[in-house]
Amino acid sequence: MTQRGPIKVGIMGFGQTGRQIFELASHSDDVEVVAIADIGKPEILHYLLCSEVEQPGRHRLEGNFLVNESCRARLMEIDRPAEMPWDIFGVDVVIDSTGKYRDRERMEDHLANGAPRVLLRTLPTDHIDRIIIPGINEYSASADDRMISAGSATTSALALLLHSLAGSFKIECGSMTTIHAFTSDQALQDYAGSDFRRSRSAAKNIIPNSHEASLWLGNILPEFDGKILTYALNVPVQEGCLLDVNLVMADSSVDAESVNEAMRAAAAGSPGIIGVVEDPIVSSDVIGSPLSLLFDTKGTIKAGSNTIKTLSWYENLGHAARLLDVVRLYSKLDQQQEAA
Ligand SMILES: NC(=O)c1ccc[n+]([C@@H]2O[C@H](COP(=O)([O-])OP(=O)(O)OC[C@H]3O[C@@H](n4cnc5c(N)ncnc54)[C@H](O)[C@@H]3O)[C@@H](O)[C@H]2O)c1
Repeated sequence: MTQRGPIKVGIMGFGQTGRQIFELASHSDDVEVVAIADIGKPEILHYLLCSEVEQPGRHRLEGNFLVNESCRARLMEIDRPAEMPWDIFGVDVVIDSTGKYRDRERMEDHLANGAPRVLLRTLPTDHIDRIIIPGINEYSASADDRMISAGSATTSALALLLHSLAGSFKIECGSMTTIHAFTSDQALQDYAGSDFRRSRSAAKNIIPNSHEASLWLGNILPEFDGKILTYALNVPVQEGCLLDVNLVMADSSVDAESVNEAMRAAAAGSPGIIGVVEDPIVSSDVIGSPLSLLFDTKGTIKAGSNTIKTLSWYENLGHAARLLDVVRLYSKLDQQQEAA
């Protein structure tokens, strides 16, 4: 097998997720970010990155390059995938973390411009080659996949919870509400947008919002297709989200402790992805967690004969880490294909 260097990653959208991916890659020896496309100016993107990392001095802006000891990434002020010349950077994969380009057509633009593969930071709006949630369906990935999504932080947390519990219990149906930190597409003050409630100030309101996870859950966990409703409440918290899930169990003998035990076993089987917390934590305690799901045993309660309510924590950093897990998964598949 030929010796390969680090996996070369391009990022479109250097926002919270893009910067977290860059920072994680900068501390790894197997992933190098070589090009970044964003509508922001290089000096502002560099400034934002330095404002939130532990060692800001590591990252230098040298002309249009963002440089540290492990990466030299070209920053390009570009706003459409069709304009970004990925081929000249020799990328292995492009992560689109703009949140703007989620359809096949835009993903095809990335591919046509030299990205061998494109990975969405969020759920797609069209059917694409694969949705991969680390800890659930890595086995389904194929080296032929070109357009991939790693779900979203909320979708991953929900799917991991359901997948873990379905190993021990039969679940009839359920509902999920994510109590979600506000996102950058919300306005700080009341500001007319395309949605009534989302036009209200993120800083002072609990804002009910739809959530798309239910639309794609059947793609990830076919046994839950059409069985789980999903909803969001965006709250005035900057980071840290809480997944509130109510499940109707087929067997009335399932109690809170057996659910907690099943989640402890799931955490032991998926270290780094699922965790369990027995302490009485609050949302700020989860900031900086690289897990995708932190199950809160104190939140499990039973109502009536068959309903179990659970609470789990997560935040965006865990999702950035999973995006890199998916990048590594496909790199391994490519190597296996080359070797065959
Ligand atoms: N962070 C979360 O908790 C969360 C949760 C759910 C959904 N999302 C969505 O996922 C997406 C990414 O998340 P994020 O938190 O990193 O968002 P973000 O707003 O911090 O980052 C988006 C980045 O993409 C850039 N961008 C926007 N349009 C672009 C374009 N046309 N071309 C190039 N760059 C462009 C922006 O300048 C910004 O740097 C957003 O749409 C967000 O709403 C985020």
